[in-house]
Formats: sequence, C-alpha cells, structure tokens
Amino acid sequence: MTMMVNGVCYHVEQYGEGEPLLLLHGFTGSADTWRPLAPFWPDFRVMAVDLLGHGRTEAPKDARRYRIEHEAADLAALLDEWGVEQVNVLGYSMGGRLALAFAVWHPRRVRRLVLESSSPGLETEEERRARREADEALARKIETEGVRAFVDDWEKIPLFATQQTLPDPVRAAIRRERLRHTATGLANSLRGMGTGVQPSFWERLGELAMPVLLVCGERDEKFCRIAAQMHERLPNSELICVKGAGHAIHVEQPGIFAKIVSEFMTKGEV
Ligand SMILES: C=C(O[C@H]1C=C[C@H](C(=O)CCC(=O)O)[C@@H](C(=O)O)[C@@H]1O)C(=O)O
Repeated sequence: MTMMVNGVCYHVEQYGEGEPLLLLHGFTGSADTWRPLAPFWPDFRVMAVDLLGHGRTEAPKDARRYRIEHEAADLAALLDEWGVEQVNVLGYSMGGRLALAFAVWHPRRVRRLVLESSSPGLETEEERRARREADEALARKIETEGVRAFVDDWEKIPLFATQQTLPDPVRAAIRRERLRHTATGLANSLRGMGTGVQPSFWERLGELAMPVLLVCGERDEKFCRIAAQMHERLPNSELICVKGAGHAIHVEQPGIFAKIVSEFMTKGEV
C-alpha cells in the first residue's frame, strides 16, 4: 500500500499479527528483502517500508529530502498513521543506520532494536568528507552509466564476496531487487542518506536504554569490528556473530537470522 507522509509517498507492506516489527532494508534493497523471512515470524506484525529512492517509494529530485533526520521523521509519521506508539525496529546496513538514528531521536517509540551489519556513522569530519566525495562520485556514475552498469559493479564489491556462492535463484532475486530502482533514487539516496552525510552517533550510543541486538557475519570483518565497538558503548546490548556469514546474513542464512531475531524479540516473555 501507499502512504503519504511529510509530502512524500511511501510504499509500505504489513503482514502478520502480534508484536510490531518495523523492517528497514539496506541500500539497493526494498521491503521485498524481508519476504523470505515472513514464514519464520508468524507472531509478529511486520511493517516493511521501501525507503526513499527505493522500490515503489517516491524518489524526490532534491537529495536533501533523503537526509536521515527527514527519513526518521517519516518513520515517526508512518507509525502515527498506523496508530503504533511503540515498535521493535530491525535495520540492515543503511537501514540499520536509520534504525539507530530513529532510536536516538525517538527512544520512547523503540521497544527493542536489532542492527544487522550496520554502523553509527563515521566519527571524524575527515572520514565523513572523504566518504561524501566517494559517494558523490558513485552517484554520478549511477546517473551517467545507468543502474544496470552500477549493479554489475556493486554486486562484485568485496563486501558481497560471500554472495557469489549463493544459489543462482537467490542471487537472481538480489539482482532483480537492485535493478528495480531508478538512477535518481539510488544517486540521491547516496547524496542524502550516505554514511558520510549523517551525523555520527558514536557519542550517543550510551543514551540507548532499550535492548539492542547487534548481528554481524563472521566473514564481514569490517562490520563485525564496528559491531564489537558499538557493543562496548551500548548499555544494554548483545552481539551475535553468525558463523560463515557475510554482510547480508538475512539473505545468506535466513533461518538462523530469523531464529536469532525471534529469540531476541521474545526474550523475557513468559
Ligand atoms: C561499501 C560500504 O558501504 C556500503 C555498503 C553497505 C551499505 C548497504 O546498505 C548495502 C546493502 C546491500 O547492498 O546489501 C551501504 C550503506 O550503509 O549505505 C554502504 O553504501 C562500506 O564499506 O562501508
């Protein structure tokens, strides 16, 4: 379904009943990324969103509209429309950066937080500037060479090396999902929502009182390192490193990932 919030149209999907679970995909993903996990989560009311510039959600021409503070405000408005006061939030990669921002800015609305292969941003302005420059170059490449050429390169970056050995139908589904987006949507998502654009939340991790589950893939050294550093600063967190998995654990080992999330979501319930 389509929902208009703060002047933009979002594609959102809702299925299941029970504990509310807001799902936020990564860069080049969509709400569809979570569909294979639905059978594992019958007791959750799943709310999956196509983020700005992705899937069937609007791709504003002004990159500033994609900024993380605006997308976090959009999430709050979507929850208001749904009449959901407090929600469990699961974010993967870029979606995890947004999930963390939402938890920092709206702590009372987040019951539990799951961050898969994500980060609180970059700590220094020097790192952020270098990343903005790299993401601007990538955005221009998407606009000049097109989404297909971008996806051909993107699926080969070292971060996704572990996806090369996935079954062909799984790889084909990831590729189809990546090819669905527009050049404007992906380019402006990088410009507005990229890792170098958002503020660093490293110094605010200590504020988060809600339970936080950090999940990373054993073969994704960079984001396992980041997760371990976040774990040291978060007051109420647990860290699970999934053996043999890479960056996209929910794609590579959906059953294990779904079980980890279910156990975290129902922990402490009698
Ligand atoms: C390559 C790096 O960062 C990019 C990779 C992961 C993030 C993501 O959402 C990718 C999801 C996917 O394609 O499966 C993405 C982001 O957080 O915006 C980054 O651009 C890196 O080494 O940091």
